[in-house]
Amino acid sequence: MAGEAPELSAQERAGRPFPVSWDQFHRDCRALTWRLNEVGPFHAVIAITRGGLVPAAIVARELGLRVIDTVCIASYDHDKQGELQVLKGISDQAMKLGGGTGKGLLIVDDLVDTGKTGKLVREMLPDAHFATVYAKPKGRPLVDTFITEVSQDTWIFFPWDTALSYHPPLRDGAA
Ligand SMILES: O=P(O)(O)OC[C@H]1O[C@H](OP(=O)(O)OP(=O)(O)O)[C@H](O)[C@@H]1O
Ligand SMILES: O=c1[nH]c(=O)c2nc[nH]c2[nH]1
Ligand SMILES: [Mg+2]
Repeated sequence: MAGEAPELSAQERAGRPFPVSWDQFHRDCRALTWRLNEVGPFHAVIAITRGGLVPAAIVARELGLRVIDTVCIASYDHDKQGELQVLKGISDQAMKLGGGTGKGLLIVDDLVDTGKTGKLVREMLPDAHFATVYAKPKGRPLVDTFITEVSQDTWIFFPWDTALSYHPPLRDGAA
């Protein structure tokens, strides 16, 4: 409607950028694994795609786990959150490994923000252990293990979503 302010994306609302390099992400995933090693053993990893695929590979490698399943959920179109869509559920085989409730299964995602995605997967696997690399305060209560908490007004930029580019000097008005 004319005169109405344009809707801000989640990223615009967040405002504060938190860029993460591949090196930093790898280090944070390893740190997460140190913690998870105290909690396991786990039968299998359930990666929440797509962001959970990268940490799931690193965590599974470190924990010596070879069974990895996915739950495929779309929520953000780039940086706007819409209705959650479950595009693929957890396989029957993985469900069986978790005794139907997720006991002994490790759910992995890159982050929790509002917690909507995590809540949905927790409902599917109430007894699973839920780990993320990063957590914002709203989603944090849903997570069993995470490494770094960032404020709710932060937008995390992952290395697979970004590329190196020119940044103007501060004196030319760069933020
Ligand atoms: O706590 P929430 O507010 O639900 O947000 C967290 C979810 O959002 C992102 O996924 P996204 O839906 O962008 O899909 P992607 O993993 O395929 O990038 C991220 O990877 C988490 O899964
Ligand atoms: O790349 C991302 N960074 C974030 O901070 C975020 N929050 C939800 N979904 C997200 N995706
Ligand atoms: Mg995701």
